[in-house]
Amino acid sequence: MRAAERAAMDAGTSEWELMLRAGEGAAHYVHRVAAGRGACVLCGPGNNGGDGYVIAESLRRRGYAVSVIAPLEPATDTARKARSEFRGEVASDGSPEGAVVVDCLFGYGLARRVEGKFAGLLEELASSDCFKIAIDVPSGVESDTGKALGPLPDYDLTLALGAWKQAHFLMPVMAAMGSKRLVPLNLPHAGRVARLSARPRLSAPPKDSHKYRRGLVAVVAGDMPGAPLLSCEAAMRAGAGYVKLMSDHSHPDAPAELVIEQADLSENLSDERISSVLVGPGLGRSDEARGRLCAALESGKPCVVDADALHLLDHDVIEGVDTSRIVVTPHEGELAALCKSFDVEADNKLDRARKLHDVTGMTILAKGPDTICVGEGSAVFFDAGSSWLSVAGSGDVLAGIIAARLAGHGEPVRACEEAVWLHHEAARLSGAAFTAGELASSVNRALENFL
Ligand SMILES: NC(=O)C1=CN([C@@H]2O[C@H](COP(=O)(O)OP(=O)(O)OC[C@H]3O[C@@H](n4cnc5c(N)ncnc54)[C@H](OP(=O)(O)O)[C@@H]3O)[C@@H](O)[C@H]2O)[C@@H](O)CC1
Ligand SMILES: Nc1ncnc2c1ncn2[C@@H]1O[C@H](COP(=O)(O)OP(=O)(O)O)[C@@H](O)[C@H]1O
Ligand SMILES: [K+]
Repeated sequence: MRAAERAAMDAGTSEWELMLRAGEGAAHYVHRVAAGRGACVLCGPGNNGGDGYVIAESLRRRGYAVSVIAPLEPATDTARKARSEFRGEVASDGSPEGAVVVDCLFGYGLARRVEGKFAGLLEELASSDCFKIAIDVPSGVESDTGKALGPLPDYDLTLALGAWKQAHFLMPVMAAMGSKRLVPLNLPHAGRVARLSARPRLSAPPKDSHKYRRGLVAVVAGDMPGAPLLSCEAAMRAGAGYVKLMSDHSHPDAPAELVIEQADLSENLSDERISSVLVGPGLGRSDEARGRLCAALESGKPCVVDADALHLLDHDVIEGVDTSRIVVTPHEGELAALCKSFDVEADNKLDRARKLHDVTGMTILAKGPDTICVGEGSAVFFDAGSSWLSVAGSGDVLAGIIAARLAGHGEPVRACEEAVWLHHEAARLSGAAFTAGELASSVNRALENFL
């Protein structure tokens, strides 16, 4: 963001002009929700506070009764200019009052814990029943990591300025932001470290398609039969032409269309027509399970590694394997286990996923309410999915969808993005308190909505 702003300024746009765009753009939203009711703006000492004075002046000109509370005087030239342009009263103390409160205490410049008067204001805001708007990011939050550095009220609306910051898609703050809107600043593109996943457009099989061209997914089963069956069901409904379960057990509950192959796993996986392999759900963690994981990886096919298999992965297991074809799908606990196995240390989810990708070359889909994908190219964030996805087996469904998408085109990051969207859409269609089986059986209806 700083680089983008610098590039805009090098190209002749002043910081003041950028602040005016930001403040006026945000004021437009504030006006729409305040609709003439009283507003209070909390201003910090930096340029986030500067935005606040611009918003306050814009509302004042529209005829609002605006109060401004600023515990400290502005500390930057541009914020001082914004302060001097505001024609209303500024108080250094007081409580946030009014139907709408606009929080401009800190933006991406927050560098340490919020304390004293600032923390007091955020606490008062948290307990107030006003409509709460955060400008750029909620003020008690580190904008690159989403880490809380101070009180975090539940906002009704967060207005990101110029571009999304990473915190907009990371827990815990993501859940406290209310609706999110982007105020455009028309900044020049200045490199990109992360992006928000765009809704994918999927297509029906071409006219001359056949089952193998749509993709043959091999799901490697282990000791527990239920989980891989969920993955198979999801893979069939996510567009794969053919799904085979590689298992040494009998599966009386398996659907008729699922082909089960027993005996030599390595030999079965050497079938050239197999276009992706999924290993992990229900695999177990025994030596035998480890052997099955190695067979899956040694097949050289694009591979999705999930669940139990994530506890078996280490440097030895991936030695000599083309890791650019592997997708791992850890939840928080599995991510911690992977980091331990690969000697990765980082104090937040995004950095853990990034470092794990750097060390191993694998594509990392770090799951949870704030799912992140790190693979080739920039990190990818997603809008939140239904919280009903927090049900046992939901990850098995996701893994099956990824395997199906991977079988279709072989691109790990693209497969993860498509799968997360399908998973979220299947959850939306399934309503409340669905089972993982119901989720899996909604995947084809979800797919239809992306055609
Ligand atoms: N640049 C641009 O072109 C544009 C930027 N824009 C806006 O600027 C925002 C970024 O502004 P910013 O960089 O001035 O930082 P900001 O978030 O206001 O805070 C820094 C100030 O807070 C202070 N401070 C920090 N932590 C503290 C603590 N715990 N407790 C107390 N104080 C603390 C810190 O003091 P210091 O650390 O220097 O002692 C400094 O004074 C951005 O989010 C967007 O809203 C838009 O207008 C578009 C154009
Ligand atoms: N609160 C939540 N909001 C949105 N998605 C969630 C939430 N909790 C879990 N999920 C999603 O549900 C899935 C759960 O996967 P996982 O933890 O592996 O479950 P399981 O091992 O039981 O299948 C993941 O895709 C995760 O992103
Ligand atoms: K803020």
